[in-house]
Amino acid sequence: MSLFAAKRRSGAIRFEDLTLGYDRHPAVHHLDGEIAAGSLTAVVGPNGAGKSTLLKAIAGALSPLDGRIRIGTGEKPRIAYLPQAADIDRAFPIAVYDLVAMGLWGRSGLFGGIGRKQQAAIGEAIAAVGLTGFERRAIGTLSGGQMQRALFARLLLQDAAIILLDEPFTAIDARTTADLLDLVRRWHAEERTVVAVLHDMEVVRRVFPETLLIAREPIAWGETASVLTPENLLEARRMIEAFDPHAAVCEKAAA
Ligand SMILES: Nc1ncnc2c1ncn2[C@@H]1O[C@H](COP(=O)(O)OP(=O)(O)OP(=O)(O)O)[C@@H](O)[C@H]1O
Repeated sequence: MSLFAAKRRSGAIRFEDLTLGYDRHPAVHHLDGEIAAGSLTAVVGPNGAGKSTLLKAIAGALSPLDGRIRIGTGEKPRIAYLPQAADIDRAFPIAVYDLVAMGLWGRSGLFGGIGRKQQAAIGEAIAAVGLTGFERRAIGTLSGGQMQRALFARLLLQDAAIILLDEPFTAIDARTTADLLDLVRRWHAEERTVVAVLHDMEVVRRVFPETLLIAREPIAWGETASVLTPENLLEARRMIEAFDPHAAVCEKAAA
C-alpha cells in the first residue's frame, strides 16, 4: 500500500526516572530505560501494576508526575494507541467502514476528504482483518472478536511508527487472536515499535522477544525468557500485595 510510509525504526521510547500517577498518588515509580525502535515488547504484571497507566503516558494521554518520556529522535513519530476494550464506546452509532477510515484522520484531517487511493487503502485494511462484507454494519452489532478486528484495521491505516496495544486479546477467541497476532508480527517485520500489555504468558513467550515486568516499579526488563522466571513473577506479586494504594508520596524520592 503506497499510503503506508511511516518512518520505520524511528520509534524509540525512552523513560527517564519516570513516575506516573493520579491526583499525586504514584502508580508507576522510577522507570528508567529504553524500548528500542523496531522492537516488540510485552508489558506484563499483576492487576493494578500500572501497565495501562504506562501505555496511556506513552500515548500522551497522561502527563508524568516526575521524570519524562522521550519519543523518537527529532521529529515526533506517529503513535497509534488501542485502549482496553472496556474504554471503547461500542454504542457510538458508526459503521465499520467509518470506524476504520478514522485511521486516516491523522494525515487527511477530520474534513480532509477521502479520495480513491484512500478508499482502496480502507478496503485493503478491512480485507486484511477478514471483515470484507461488514463495511456497513454498525459497530454495536459486531461480536467482540469482530470489533477487535475492526480496531486493528484502523491501526493498520494509522501507519504509525509506534503501536500501543492494551490487552488486545483479552476475551477474544483463539482464531481472532491468531489472525491479529499475525498483524503484530507483520508490524514487527516492518520495524515499527510495538508495545502490548498482555496477561497470557504463553502468547508472550511465543511471540514477544522483549518483556517488561512491572509491579508499580520495574521488576525485570529484557529478553522474555530471562524476565518471565518464577522468581521474578513471584517478586512482582509480592510487590503488589505489599503496596499501599493510599501512599501520597514516593518513598524513594522522599528518602
Ligand atoms: N483514572 C484513574 N484515577 C485514579 N487511579 C487510577 C486511575 N487509573 C488507574 N488508577 C490506579 O492506578 C493503579 C494502576 O492501574 P493500571 O490500570 O495502570 O494497572 P494495570 O496494571 O493496567 O492493571 P490491570 O491488569 O488490572 O488492567 C491502580 O491502583 C489503579 O487503581
